[in-house]
Amino acid sequence: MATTALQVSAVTKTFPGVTALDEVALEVGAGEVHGVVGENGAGKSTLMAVISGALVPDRGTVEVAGRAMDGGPDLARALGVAIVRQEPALLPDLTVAENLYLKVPPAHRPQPGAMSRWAEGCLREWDQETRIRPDARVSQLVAEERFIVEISAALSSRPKVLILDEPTEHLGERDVERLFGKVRALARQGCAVIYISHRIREVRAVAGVITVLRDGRVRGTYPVGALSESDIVALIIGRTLDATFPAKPAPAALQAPPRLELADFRGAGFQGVNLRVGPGEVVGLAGIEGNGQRETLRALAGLGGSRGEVRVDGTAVRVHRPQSARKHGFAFLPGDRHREGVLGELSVAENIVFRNLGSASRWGVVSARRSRELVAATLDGLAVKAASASAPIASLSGGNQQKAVLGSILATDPRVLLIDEPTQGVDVGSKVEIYSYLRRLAAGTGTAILVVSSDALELAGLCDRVLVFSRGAVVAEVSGPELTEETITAAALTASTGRRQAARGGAGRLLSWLAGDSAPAILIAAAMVALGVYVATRNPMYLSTFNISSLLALVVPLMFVAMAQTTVMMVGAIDLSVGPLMGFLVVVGSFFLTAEDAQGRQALGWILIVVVAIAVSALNWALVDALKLPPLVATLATFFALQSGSLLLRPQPGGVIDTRIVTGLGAQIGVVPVAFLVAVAGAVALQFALRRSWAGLALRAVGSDERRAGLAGARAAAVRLAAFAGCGLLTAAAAVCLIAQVGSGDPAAGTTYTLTSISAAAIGGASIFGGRGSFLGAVLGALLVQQILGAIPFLSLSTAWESYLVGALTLVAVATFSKSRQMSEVA
Ligand SMILES: Nc1ncnc2c1ncn2[C@@H]1O[C@H](COP(=O)(O)OP(=O)(O)OP(=O)(O)O)[C@@H](O)[C@H]1O
Repeated sequence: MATTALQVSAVTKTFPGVTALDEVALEVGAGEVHGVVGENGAGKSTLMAVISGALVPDRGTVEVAGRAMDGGPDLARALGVAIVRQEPALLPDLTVAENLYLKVPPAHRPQPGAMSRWAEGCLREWDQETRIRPDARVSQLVAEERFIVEISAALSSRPKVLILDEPTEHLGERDVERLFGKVRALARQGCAVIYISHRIREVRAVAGVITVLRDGRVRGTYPVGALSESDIVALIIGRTLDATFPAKPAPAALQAPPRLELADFRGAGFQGVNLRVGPGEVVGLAGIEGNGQRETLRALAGLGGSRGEVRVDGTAVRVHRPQSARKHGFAFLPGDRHREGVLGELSVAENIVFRNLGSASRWGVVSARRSRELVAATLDGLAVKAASASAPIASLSGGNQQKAVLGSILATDPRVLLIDEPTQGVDVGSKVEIYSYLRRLAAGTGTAILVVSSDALELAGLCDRVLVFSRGAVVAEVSGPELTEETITAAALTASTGRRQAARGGAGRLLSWLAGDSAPAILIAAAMVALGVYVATRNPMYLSTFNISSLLALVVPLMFVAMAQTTVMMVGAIDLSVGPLMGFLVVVGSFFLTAEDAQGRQALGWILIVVVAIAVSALNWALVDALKLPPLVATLATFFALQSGSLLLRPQPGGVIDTRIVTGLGAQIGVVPVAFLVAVAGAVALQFALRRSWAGLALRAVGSDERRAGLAGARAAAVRLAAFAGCGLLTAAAAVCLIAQVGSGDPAAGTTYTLTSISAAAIGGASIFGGRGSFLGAVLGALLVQQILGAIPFLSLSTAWESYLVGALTLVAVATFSKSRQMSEVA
């Protein structure tokens, strides 16, 4: 054997109620492709998590190139371990380029400025004609593209040990071939590859050795050449299988009036689909990925708009929304299990009951007995392996999650069943059970079944007929003896010259632009010009030098505090205490910055302002990170504490600030206040750091998905501490500018800034869910808010309009950006 690249010795890992790995040993040589196979829940992904440092074993050791792996994911990455997970660990709010950058080890990262070109190179190394853009946001990618990004990241890491955990479940045939080519090339260069898949043919094609896991234990390691496909199946499930696919009914049995009819059915990505599916018939929709088959299925499920005629049992129905599709008897199993299938926070039982509220309820109330029976029947029906029905569904192995979701959908007793990738991640034994279950359902209840699958063998074995799509239209129909894997693949390949770009109309492009990072700034600028022109036509004094100069001076504290708020919003928090902190700092300053105070005392005042701001931020962080309080609650407590503190120190405004300080801070160049220029320069610098530095990336990564950011090397608690500290410092800057404006220790000076800072940050594009934001957007948002406040007197409106207009604008901004993001993600 070649030199050992990876040595796993006696590894044991338990979860509550489950021994996932039991004394597992595995040795992989440099240059070896080692298949790991086993039933769902056998422990494969857990073993890979241990090898890649994401999980610490209870006992046992892992050595990479002779070095003990005891330092978590960072050490694993540094030792050359790269992993492609069952669900790519990408950060949805970051771009493809930023994700690739974060995922490769620091030694292989380019200069941040060259990130986009480097990422383009990585993607082109995978496919010269790739359509994945480095600047696309990951949340806008379909599952197949997310896998390609994850695989490209692993390949670009120049790994010494490469782990591929079911990498091909979402890949088309060409990409599978491409992957195999890369794996073989890497192995030739001495990389050890672990390949996990339930597609035994693939494992046989690419691996030289296989290890079989069952119930967390190694059942044996064998040279692949010595085993046939059925030998491997027998080793995995502990018995032989007579047949993979159930018998199909004779065509005569399918002559009944159609259950589902489509006439000129069309929508984004498909057109002119005419189809009749009889009761109990199973029809496959095939084609190279992106040719309209999946879009047709999803449109029938009410996802994405559609037109044309849809009839169920002869009655015309509309399926414009998921709810209406469900009402007419359609049930849909989504292909993207992680995003659309499992409700990850809920238990296995809740996932099942939620989809079947009707049958689990009595008189509108969920019945415990009915729920129990429903859950038991669903789990038994597909032999789902779970520690208990009340376990979170996310703790199940991938294949068991798939079976639980499929079971919950089958329990809805549908008239038309729409299934996207019925057996993704499911082991060989369970596949056979699912196929026969579907056939029994079709024969027993007459359910019409439409199936999309990237596995042509599955379509050929399971379906009565298969329609082949190309460029959004049905170009061939295969049935009877002609229905084989080869004919489906040949029909798809000869009809399509390539994959179709998912059709995006004008509305799709607009949504995608609105969801991008530049939209807020451009929309705000447009709104400011429009408002300026409108007010100026009503009152020419609005454009006077004096007015412009005072607007620019007044807005500076809001600009700084909006940037402060953006910093914490980026990590998924909101800081309610910024306003009272500004007021408190003004009060503190008023004891040290008066004309009577000596210079030394004034210097102490400035230092105190910074120290207090940092101390308050550290307190907020400790409440959030150490005491695990939600940020809103933690900062609300600080809000009241600071406000009381200000009132205790200065029950009445007092302490007149030294005029030299007021004049110094109010200095102008022409009509423009110097403080304004400093704020703009600060925003530009911070924006640059946000986009071009590791710190900026880490900030957005932690806000986007803390766990995945951790896998990429970011320490969430430290990043949040930095965010709160940054927020404190920027709030201190805002307070300093405010001191110059109010000129005395007014305890109520800052209170209004809490809400206006949130408005300005949100208008500037910061997401209340974290992961996104822009410092330039925040200062522009602040300018727009201040412009509105300043315009009210010129329009002779009452001050109540301040609240109406800023409130409405915030609502419109948040709704536009979040809705467009949501919709462009689904598109
Ligand atoms: N975080 C967790 N909490 C509780 N149980 C877990 C957790 N992760 C895994 N398990 C359990 O450990 C066992 C092994 O799971 P694992 O995901 O390793 O299986 P697998 O072989 O990868 O299966 P599949 O082929 O379905 O992906 C399963 O019973 C699973 O429910």
